[in-house]
Amino acid sequence: MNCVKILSVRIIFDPTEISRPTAIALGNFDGVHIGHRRVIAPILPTALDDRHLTSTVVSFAPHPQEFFSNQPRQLLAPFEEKVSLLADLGVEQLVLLPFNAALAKLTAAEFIQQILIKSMQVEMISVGCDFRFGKQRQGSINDLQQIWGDRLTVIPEQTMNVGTSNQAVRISSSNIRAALAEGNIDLANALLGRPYNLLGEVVYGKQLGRTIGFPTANIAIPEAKCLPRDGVYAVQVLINNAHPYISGVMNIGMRPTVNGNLRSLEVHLFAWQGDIYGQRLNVELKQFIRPEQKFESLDALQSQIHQDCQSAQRYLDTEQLCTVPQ
Ligand SMILES: Cc1cc2nc3c(=O)[nH]c(=O)nc-3n(C[C@H](O)[C@H](O)[C@H](O)COP(=O)(O)O)c2cc1C
Ligand SMILES: Nc1ncnc2c1ncn2[C@@H]1O[C@H](COP(=O)(O)OP(=O)(O)O)[C@@H](O)[C@H]1O
Repeated sequence: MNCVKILSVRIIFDPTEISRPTAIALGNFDGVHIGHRRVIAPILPTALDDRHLTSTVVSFAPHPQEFFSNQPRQLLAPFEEKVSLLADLGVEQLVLLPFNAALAKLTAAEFIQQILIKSMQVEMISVGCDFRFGKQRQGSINDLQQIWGDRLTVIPEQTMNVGTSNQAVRISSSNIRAALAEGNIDLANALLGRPYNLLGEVVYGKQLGRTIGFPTANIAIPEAKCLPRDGVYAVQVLINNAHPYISGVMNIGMRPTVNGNLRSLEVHLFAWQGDIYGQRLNVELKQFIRPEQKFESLDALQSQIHQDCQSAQRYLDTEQLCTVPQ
């Protein structure tokens, strides 16, 4: 059988395995941000009157941009994370249409007939208002409207008012990537509707951290994961997804002080001791504290890390005070 099951989402690579008829949301949904969740909401089991429809997200793999440019894309949620986010929403099936030369050549009418009607028996569709499909992106919402009529939901462009100027910002994966690249974690988290997180296993580092009083868990994360700006962050961490959260401070960068030559991502946990090599950490980003620097000595680095811990702790304490229910 050419399908696997992670959590409760069936992941389909072979269109003959699709559970149908379907209610589908079409798109790549990188990061499953607030805008994506609005597109997916109308096809979730809780929103469907017709219980015979399988709640399905349809994406292309590889992403069409990746296929045409032959360049790997940096992702807000690499595959495993995306599946888990979709499962949390209640999506029952993820169909990954193999994007290749043959699929790229399908006209909009052929895509509708062969993929949506024949392969997937689509009864209901939800898309964002800028959705295009078929050869040279010629297919538009109108083509879908003609067939599905009021069984098509089109979600208008979603924006959010942010910052002191209350400026409207488009909720989009590219704006989240740009915010991360600037270290603007407030904006990235607001657009995502949850804290941006880095998930990975704890691996061995140079074992220097313990000698300066700040052991740091070095985390290996998927190559495709979109990283925020290099520097120091206040974070909240789960070990193997077990609560409660542990506060900490993270450095991401090249570690010029110790002549590092590979980008590393490491977390020092406050008021915590133990061996977590090989465990899985979920690191939620809360605030950018400062850029990475080259220090003259390990002593200078150590005293700066001490200050970083204080800044991070202050930020996390204030945030907690602000989120305690009244
Ligand atoms: C809060 C924090 C801030 C850091 N800032 C810097 C920095 O500005 N420059 C730098 O070269 N390394 C920085 N580091 C990385 C240290 O060089 C690194 O933790 C130390 O070399 C131990 O590495 P190890 O885990 O491989 O033993 C920082 C680490 C932490 C935890
Ligand atoms: N408070 C802490 N924060 C992070 N890691 C800790 C802490 N206390 C103990 N450790 C353990 O120490 C290791 C980090 O020590 P360190 O000397 O920096 O070694 P490495 O260079 O291998 O990361 C972590 O992987 C973890 O197993």
